Amino acid sequence: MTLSYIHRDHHELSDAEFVRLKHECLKARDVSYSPYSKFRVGCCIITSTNEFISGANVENASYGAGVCAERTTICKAVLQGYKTYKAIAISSDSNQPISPCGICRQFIREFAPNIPVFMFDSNGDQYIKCYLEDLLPLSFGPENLGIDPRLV
Ligand SMILES: O=c1ccn([C@H]2C[C@H](O)[C@@H](CO)O2)c(=O)[nH]1
Ligand SMILES: [Zn+2]
Repeated sequence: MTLSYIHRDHHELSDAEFVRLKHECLKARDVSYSPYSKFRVGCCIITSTNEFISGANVENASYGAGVCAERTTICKAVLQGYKTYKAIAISSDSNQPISPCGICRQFIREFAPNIPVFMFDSNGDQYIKCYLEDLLPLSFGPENLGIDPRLV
C-alpha cells in the first residue's frame, strides 16, 4: 500500500507542476454546480502531454443524475482528445482531504490505471497522495476486453 499523509515528495511531478495542479484543482471549485449538496468539489488532471484540465461536480434536481468533479474533468479531457494522464487532484471545501467515490475510481482507471491521486484539503495545506491501484485493487479495465484506450 502506497499511502502517505502530509508530505513533500511529489516525485512524479516537478515542483512547478505540483503547484499548478494544486492551484487549478482548488480554483476549479468555483465553477461547481452544487446547489443541492452545497458541497463543491474541484478536480484537475495533468495529461501525459502536460495539459492541465480541470472540472467540478455538476448536480441535478434529479439528485442521482449528478456527476462528480472527477468524471466531468475526465470527460472534458477525453472530448479534447486526451486519453492518458499522469496525475489527478481533487479538493473540496472540507478541511479534510476527500477521496474519489467508487464510480470515479473506475472512471479514472479506464484511462490511467495507476496514476497518483492527490487529495487536498480546502486550502491546499494538507494532502493525501496515493495511487489508483491502492484505491481500486484488482480492477477490471479495457485490457480485459482487448482494448487499448490510447488507440481508440
Ligand atoms: O470525490 C467526490 C466526492 C463527492 N463529489 C460530489 C458529488 C456531489 O455533487 C457532492 C456531494 O456528494 O460532491 C465529487 O464530485 N467528488
Ligand atoms: Zn465520484
